[in-house]
Amino acid sequence: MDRIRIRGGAPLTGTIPISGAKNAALPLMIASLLTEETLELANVPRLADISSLLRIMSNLGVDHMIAGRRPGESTETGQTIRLSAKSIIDTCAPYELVSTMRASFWVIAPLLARFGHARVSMPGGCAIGTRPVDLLIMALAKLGAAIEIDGGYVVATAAKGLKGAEIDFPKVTVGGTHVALMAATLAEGTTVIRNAAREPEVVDLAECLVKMGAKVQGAGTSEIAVEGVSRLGGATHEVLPDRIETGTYAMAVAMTGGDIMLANTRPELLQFALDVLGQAGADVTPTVGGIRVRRNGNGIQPVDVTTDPFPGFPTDLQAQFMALMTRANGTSRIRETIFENRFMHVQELARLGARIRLDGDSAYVEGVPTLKGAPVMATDLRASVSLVIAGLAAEGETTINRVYHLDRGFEALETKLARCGADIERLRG
Ligand SMILES: CC(=O)N[C@H]1[C@@H](OP(=O)(O)OP(=O)(O)OC[C@H]2O[C@@H](n3ccc(=O)[nH]c3=O)[C@H](O)[C@@H]2O)O[C@H](CO)[C@@H](O)[C@@H]1O
Ligand SMILES: C=C(OP(=O)(O)O)C(=O)O
Repeated sequence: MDRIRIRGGAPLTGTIPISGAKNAALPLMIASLLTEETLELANVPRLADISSLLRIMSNLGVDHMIAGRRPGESTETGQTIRLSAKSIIDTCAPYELVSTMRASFWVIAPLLARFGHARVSMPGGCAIGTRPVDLLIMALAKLGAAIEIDGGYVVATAAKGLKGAEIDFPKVTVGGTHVALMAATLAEGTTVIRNAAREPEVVDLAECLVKMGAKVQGAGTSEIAVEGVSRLGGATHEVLPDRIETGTYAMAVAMTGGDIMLANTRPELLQFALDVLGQAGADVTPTVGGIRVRRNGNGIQPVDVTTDPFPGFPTDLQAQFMALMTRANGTSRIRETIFENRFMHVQELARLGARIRLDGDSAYVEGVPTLKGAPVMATDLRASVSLVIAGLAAEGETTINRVYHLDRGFEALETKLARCGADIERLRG
């Protein structure tokens, strides 16, 4: 199993190209199941989760073609994938494939909407809480699907097609919104989704669906209206920049000091988190086509944060921010309100000398003047990268085991950081 070795202490200086967003690319790829025409997606990141989803889609009968890299083209920028769901051979997504990642469950929506039937295993994904799918099932049932749970599978049927409905989510759910949105595009009549997720990835999906011929209004607000159409066509779409990757590298430079240009990204995708970084002492400046982040050497200030759905502070940046706060000049409180078990990084950060006390949904982080390198274990995607951030600032050597978690969501992580001066390498095997 691969490991990552970091020798901490070097500031980060240079440019980091931000990849396309994993959490946008996944639902966009799934949306290709809604049409028999070709969906071409550009800026798709090269990640384990993308390969896993391609396996699931191939199993359903989706043809895909990955456009070849042109000579001289960077290995860290995304790929273009053409997906054709013209010849679907199966509407079942099996346990062995779906259990590896959460988003794969969402294939249930386009399969049901287009073919009237889907049988999809309950999902997997990061172990950060119980993560039920009751709200996704509720949305499909509202649209007229009959739902049965059979041997760990959700079996959804709508022999006469889906019907537009009013879907009120009792809590904000990104996956629930993606599922309701995709299913509603082919339902008969109008669907209104209330308390919808406002995440940029939902907007990206809606924009692509509109290019495919869907009638969607209000994406990016908490009420989305969809007028169903009888068929959707092909489209070409570029995946939006990864705001979590952007925030992660911004926090890394706030931690190590230095001066970094984050290229191909946009501040409005993570304004809340950037404002918090500003309060912590980083100098964050929007530039043409990116964001410049510097730290002036005056130390890191403690800032209290609470995770919230967009536009609040993202739960997917909570672990990285906690790593930063381990070196702050004082104590900060970090409250996690989205997932009940998303503090797995705490015990690993403690190995590096961090002082963190857990109390219910909150972590109290008492900043220390130095962290010391140690062997640590990645437990989930964002927790793993928080250990990278801590390792970059720790004295001596940090080795991170179970790097496959990182490979799910960070494209060319060690290459991007090494090019900016970090002493980081992947140990294979
Ligand atoms: C692939 C992808 O895009 N994953 C993201 C997505 O996950 P995902 O779509 O799984 O997260 P949700 O927004 O659905 O989850 C939010 C909360 O709702 C709960 N819930 C959700 C569905 C449901 O049927 N019942 C229920 O109770 C969850 O347990 C959680 O407490 O949004 C999360 C919240 O921003 C991010 O951390 C994940 O990175
Ligand atoms: C939690 C995440 O992914 P997933 O929903 O696939 O587990 C994530 O991207 O941080």
